[in-house]
Amino acid sequence: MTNTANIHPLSDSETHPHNQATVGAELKPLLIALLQQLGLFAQATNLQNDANDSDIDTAQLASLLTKHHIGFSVVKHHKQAILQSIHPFIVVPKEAEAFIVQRRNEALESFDRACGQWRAIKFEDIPESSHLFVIESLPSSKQNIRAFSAHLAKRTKWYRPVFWLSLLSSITGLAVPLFTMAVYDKVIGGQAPNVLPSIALGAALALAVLIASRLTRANVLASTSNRFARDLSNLTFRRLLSMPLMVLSRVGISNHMARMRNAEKVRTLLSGPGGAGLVDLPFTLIAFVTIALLSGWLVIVPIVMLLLFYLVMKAVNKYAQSASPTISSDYQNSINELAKNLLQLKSSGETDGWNTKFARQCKENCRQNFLYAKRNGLNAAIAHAMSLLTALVTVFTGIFLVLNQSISPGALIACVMLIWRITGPAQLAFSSSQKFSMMDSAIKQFDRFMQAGTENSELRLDTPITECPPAISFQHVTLRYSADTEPALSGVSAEIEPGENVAIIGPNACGKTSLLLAATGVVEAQAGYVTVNNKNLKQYDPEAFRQWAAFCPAEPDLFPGSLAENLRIAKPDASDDELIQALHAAGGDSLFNALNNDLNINLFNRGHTLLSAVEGSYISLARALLKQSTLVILDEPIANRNPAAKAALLNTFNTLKGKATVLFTSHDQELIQQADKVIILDKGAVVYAGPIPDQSQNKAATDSEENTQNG
Ligand SMILES: Nc1ncnc2c1ncn2[C@@H]1O[C@H](COP(=O)(O)OP(=O)(O)OP(=O)(O)O)[C@@H](O)[C@H]1O
Repeated sequence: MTNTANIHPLSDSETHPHNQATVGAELKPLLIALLQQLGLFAQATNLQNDANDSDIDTAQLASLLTKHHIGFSVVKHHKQAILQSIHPFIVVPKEAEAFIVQRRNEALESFDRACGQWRAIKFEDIPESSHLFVIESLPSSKQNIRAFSAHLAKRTKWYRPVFWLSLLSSITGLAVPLFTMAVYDKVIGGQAPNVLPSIALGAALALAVLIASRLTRANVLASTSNRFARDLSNLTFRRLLSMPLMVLSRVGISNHMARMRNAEKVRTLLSGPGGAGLVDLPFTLIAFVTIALLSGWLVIVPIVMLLLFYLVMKAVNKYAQSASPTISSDYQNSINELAKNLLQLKSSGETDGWNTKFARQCKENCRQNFLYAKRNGLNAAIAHAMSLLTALVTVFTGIFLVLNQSISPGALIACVMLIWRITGPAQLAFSSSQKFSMMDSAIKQFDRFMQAGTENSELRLDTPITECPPAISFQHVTLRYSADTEPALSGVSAEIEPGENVAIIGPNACGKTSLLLAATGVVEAQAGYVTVNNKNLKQYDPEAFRQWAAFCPAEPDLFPGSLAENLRIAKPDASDDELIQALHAAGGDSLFNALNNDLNINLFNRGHTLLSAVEGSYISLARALLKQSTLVILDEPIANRNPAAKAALLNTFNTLKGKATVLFTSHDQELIQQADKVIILDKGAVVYAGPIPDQSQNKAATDSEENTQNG
């Protein structure tokens, strides 16, 4: 990945108070050594010759990597991140000197700059408190660096046994043709039946080795491809979660998921009988060499035939591919739409139109699939015919050599048998061309995916002080969701003191939710910035920041599982009492009663939630309150609630006063009235920010809201 992300310079003393002297003293030579180890010698020399003698801090290290178009992530010490690293990386411990580490299969090595050598280290030698500068991609001038191939290259250990087993099985696979030749030439032709037992014994032994090596290879291939697919899935999933929300929503999470599933398709390439056949393809060379040894120039015949085979199959494949079905995505979309709009459709009584549309698509789907199957059948038949033809032409040519007594009849029979060992994998390779193009697009997608920026690409090492309620400041925040729409926030500035309870109000679509999201850092302003405790939000480690901040979205998100599991998403180690207490504080007593006061009750039945949106919102709010955070951000926390639930929430707000900084959006007058401060937004801009305005001003805001809602 090429990192073009903004780097926000942090002094080391800011990130790790103890680091300035220790880490800072070593980072420049360390970076030079890293660049050399990455093969970027020109960059290393440039840095070495840099007139500026002073050393660099972690922020400068990040900007130098960015300057040299080196993709990297700063992550906390994490076993998975280390095990999946493909390049050497820098470890920055909290209270010791930084050093370079590289992974070699499952083992780790640290670079000793004094003697310029790698030395084995243990996983435990990397201090838990370290941050890692994981190098993800090198400048594009290093053409060999493609995320997929780089990961594949790191797994050579897995493929080595496949190579040796394939070689063994290819050599022992010669046993039957050679046995047949020996029987023809020595036993029948040479009238020497006494040699038969020893030839048969040799052939039987070779066959036993062949079977054993094939079986072992099938197992190794299956587990290798599974492990590789698992690796790719883990990588893409972690990547997906670390991407900025706006990037995810622009491309659509389902698209990303589809890419992830696509990357996993690599499994299908290597596993199964098809995979084994493809692996055998390079080893057909052994069969060619044997034919050449047995029959001399006769080997030219299968070579020419194979070229012809290739040309014919290429044309036939193209013809088959031109019929690949195009309707399936429309067909799938129709089914998805139907599932989404079923209620609307049934209530309008308009099912006939859909029936007709669906029947039409079904028919077209069948037609296209039939045509495709027909052409694929033709493809297979021609491939088979070409294999037969290759064998026949070899036999015919070989007969002349036998008649000339240039080769023995046994050698000719062995050659024909060996030809089947060549045409079999070739046939498979041609019939797998679709698989290859699918794999090619999966690999390209994976590479593109791994090049996308993540939140962690920036230098975000600070962890928030979670014990005290924070001060929050919005500084000229302007946020657009896309280039062609009006900004959701334009130049918003507001100050929030520690422990204040702040209501963000205004008409629908004025930017209230966007302001809350900007405060959690899940959406990033294109201009301006948000500070929390006087530090730019972008300086904080996003994971640590969001683990601290309690956020409740306007639309509840429930996950398949029990009530307790849904609540513990916010705090995995929460006790049952804490869960019940949080539900109570969120005003969810009546819901809990309706659920038989059972925390283990499953909220889903066959994948569908059993709760309404309002009921779900109690759980969502309880989840946020469970964190007992000093920063609470709630989007419309009491929309459509019953009076008892509202009273409970008002009570909770009262208890949070001074203990937590609370930001919430609401249209509810009673809740707004209890706030210390209001921020009134209109069309993304602040029209008022301060203590609750007098009744007339307040009424104006409410009127403007009502007008918008009615309008
Ligand atoms: N993910 C998004 N993609 C594109 N536009 C968005 C997105 N989210 C919000 N918007 C747009 O940004 C503007 C502000 O939306 P926002 O949800 O912040 O307003 P709001 O005041 O919270 O509205 P409401 O009171 O209806 O919840 C709206 O015009 C909305 O259409």
